[in-house]
Amino acid sequence: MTATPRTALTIAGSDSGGGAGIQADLRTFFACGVHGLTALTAVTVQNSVGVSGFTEIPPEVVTAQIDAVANDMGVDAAKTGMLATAEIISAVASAVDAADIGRNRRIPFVVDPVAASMHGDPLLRAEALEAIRTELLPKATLVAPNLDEVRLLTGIDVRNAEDSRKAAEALLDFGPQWVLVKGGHLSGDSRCVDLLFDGTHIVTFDGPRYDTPHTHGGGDTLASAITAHLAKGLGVPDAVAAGKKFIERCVAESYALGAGVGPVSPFWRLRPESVQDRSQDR
Ligand SMILES: Nc1ncnc2c1ncn2[C@@H]1O[C@H](COP(=O)(O)OP(=O)(O)OP(=O)(O)O)[C@@H](O)[C@H]1O
Ligand SMILES: Cc1ncc(COP(=O)(O)O)c(N)n1
Repeated sequence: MTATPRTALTIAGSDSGGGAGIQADLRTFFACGVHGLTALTAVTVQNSVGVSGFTEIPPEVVTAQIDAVANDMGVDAAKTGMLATAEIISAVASAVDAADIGRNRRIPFVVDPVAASMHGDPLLRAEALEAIRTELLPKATLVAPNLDEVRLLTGIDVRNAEDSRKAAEALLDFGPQWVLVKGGHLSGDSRCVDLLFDGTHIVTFDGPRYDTPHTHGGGDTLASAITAHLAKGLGVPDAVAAGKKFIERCVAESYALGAGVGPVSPFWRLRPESVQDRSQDR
């Protein structure tokens, strides 16, 4: 028997294409050396060109999954991804309270307020946005929206660093401890700058922008890497720094798969020779 690793729980939807959602979270947890636990919220029918539909899991089954792993295995950090409906969001809000997960509680809680896929297909029912604002954000140790989610949640259209700061302030009003405004969608910028703010401390994470169309699962991978590092005991700024380093490398080594957008890749954490290059099969 070897030492038991720390655990990280993802509460998210399945991506049949394997690049985003619960699949991205699990492979990131594995690459970061933590044991992944899952509470599935929805099953999407998805590939590299889009999401053609989804079925949500009954809220009481989402609750039961969280209770089952929290009561038996223990959770060292948790994150949310696709939550699909207001009913699931309410169930998650109650279940994380019961498991002592969340801001001002024992276990750190990262909220990735997923609203749509990168192809623009909805992953959250429109009426559920208010439940994210009022039921989930007050419980978040960290909320990590992209610029489209910032616009949906606050109405602020971020075009530069000053706007990011204003958006972070507006999001803090909903009650999370920290906000990470992700700059991946700031087109025209040669850098990818993410801004972290808790109302007092501002930290900017400034990295290169890689010229690739294949960034599917980037937001999930970043949030999972941050969650894994929180599970290992890092504080929020250090966990975000580690997550940013991790996602940069995953974007740099993303690959084409299917006719559309390929996934970011944590394969670099494995020995390169252990990953077979599929193009050599043909
Ligand atoms: N082309 C890129 N090169 C380097 N880093 C990137 C690139 N695109 C995004 N990132 C980084 O990836 C992370 C995710 O950012 P992004 O704003 O794209 O979130 P997202 O929209 O939730 O992700 P996605 O929709 O791709 O899953 C951020 O740390 C961002 O800076
Ligand atoms: C199940 C699920 N969860 C999250 C995303 C967002 O990822 P992306 O913005 O890269 O499409 C997704 N496409 N599918």
